[in-house]
Amino acid sequence: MKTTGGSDAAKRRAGERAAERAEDGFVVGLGTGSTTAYAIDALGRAIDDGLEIRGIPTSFQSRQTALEASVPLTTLEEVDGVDLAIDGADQVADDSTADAYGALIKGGGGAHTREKLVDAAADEFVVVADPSKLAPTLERSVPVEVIPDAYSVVSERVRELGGDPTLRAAECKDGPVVTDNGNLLLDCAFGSIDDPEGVASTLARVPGVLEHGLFVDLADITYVGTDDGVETREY
Ligand SMILES: O=C(CO)[C@H](O)[C@H](O)COP(=O)(O)O
Repeated sequence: MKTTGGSDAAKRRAGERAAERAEDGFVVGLGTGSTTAYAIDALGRAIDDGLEIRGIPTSFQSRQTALEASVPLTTLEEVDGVDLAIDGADQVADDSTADAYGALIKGGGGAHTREKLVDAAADEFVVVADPSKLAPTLERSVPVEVIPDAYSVVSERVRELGGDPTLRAAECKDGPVVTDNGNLLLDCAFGSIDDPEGVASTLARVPGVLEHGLFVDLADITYVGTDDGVETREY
């Protein structure tokens, strides 16, 4: 279930704006995806110009991007805290009058478990997005990482909860996508999610679920790159 379109210029603007929030000495969580990759590249250029930071990657892919950009890396266990996390999203709830304003669906790249760990640990979590990610109400399928033995049981539980689970299939191998953590992914369609907090806590209680892609009350800022600038949402 790789994520939606959106112009590269818009993604680049959002990523570069987020990278500007990094300061000397910061530990920076490095999210996953094409928009965050622009932020990691920008951090690499800032490091070339003298910025001193360390990054914590959230996936094999973001680690590769960071290595290519020469961003020094560390791990959660080696640091006292995370100052800033920059990460993309598959959908951002954008109705400022709703309780769910700023809630996210993530995991289109299958990395939401480590992303949530790092994003939640950060003093400031900045989302980078393009306008195609904004929606009044979250409605995309929610990625759910499950241990392999659990996929059929969790699928049944998701159906009981009114969802429609699909085991994510690999594109370049026979069989399912296997995550960086060795697990499987269920993309669970719930239709329009009016109460992301409720769905999130219900999914979190299902045995066999490692982590789901609803990020509620975690984001501090979203930078939305457009074709001629960057819009800011603060929560
Ligand atoms: O959640 C994610 C990966 O698990 C990504 O952040 C999300 O899929 C957005 O990716 P992109 O910036 O390529 O649209």
